[in-house]
Amino acid sequence: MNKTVEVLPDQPTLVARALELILSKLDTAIEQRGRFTIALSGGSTPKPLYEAIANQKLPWDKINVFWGDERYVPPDHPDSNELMTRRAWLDRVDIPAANIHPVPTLEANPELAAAKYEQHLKEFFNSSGVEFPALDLVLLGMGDDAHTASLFPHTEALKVRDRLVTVGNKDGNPRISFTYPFINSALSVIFLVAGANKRPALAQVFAPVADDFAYPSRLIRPQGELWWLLDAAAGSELQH
Ligand SMILES: O=C1O[C@H](COP(=O)(O)O)[C@@H](O)[C@H](O)[C@H]1O
Repeated sequence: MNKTVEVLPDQPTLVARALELILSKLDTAIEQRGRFTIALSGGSTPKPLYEAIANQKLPWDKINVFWGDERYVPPDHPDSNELMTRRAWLDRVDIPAANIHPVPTLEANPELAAAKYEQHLKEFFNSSGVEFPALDLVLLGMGDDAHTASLFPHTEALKVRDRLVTVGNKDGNPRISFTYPFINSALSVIFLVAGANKRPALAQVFAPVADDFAYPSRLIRPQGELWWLLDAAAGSELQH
């Protein structure tokens, strides 16, 4: 794992740096493999980044978009990560519908939805099932409890190591989430973290010793590159 931590002065600079990195990963992936696969995060932090991506002229037909986690709500629900992304980015560009891979959330139950998304990922990546497929880039956020994707502290989802996708648990509400081993198979992972409320969690995530189950973002140790992009409010006092 190759880890880089950058503390940027403010949120616009954070977004500009994330955009720069994503465009560079995109260029390399398309040059080397003819396509770019990215998994997105939800929450509030990435919205301006998605708006900035929408303003780029990109080879949209070579870009495939997945979600690292999703709330178990219909796709037109205000809490849907897919809805936020469509409004900020995907509805504003000429990306083929077949290149958008939303998490199914209208299944009979969340377990079925997780299994269906996993099957879709395996088929897309033509994966034998022995090795986990590698996305070019997984974009992650981190909550002030150190959760990432929908991998919440002290939940069963943190024990799942043999699946690509599982069911997360946010205060009793199901969510669909990539597992941490699947995230870790990515070529690059970028965390985007902003705001002073994230400071205590970040201190634990970066501590040399702490409980991974209490601070799930610690479990993210990808085979490829790991980038932590922090704004000053979140990261200025961080020891790294
Ligand atoms: O619940 C979620 O929160 C995290 C962090 O979100 P933020 O609002 O603090 O940026 C996000 O990474 C995750 O995708 C989302 O479902």
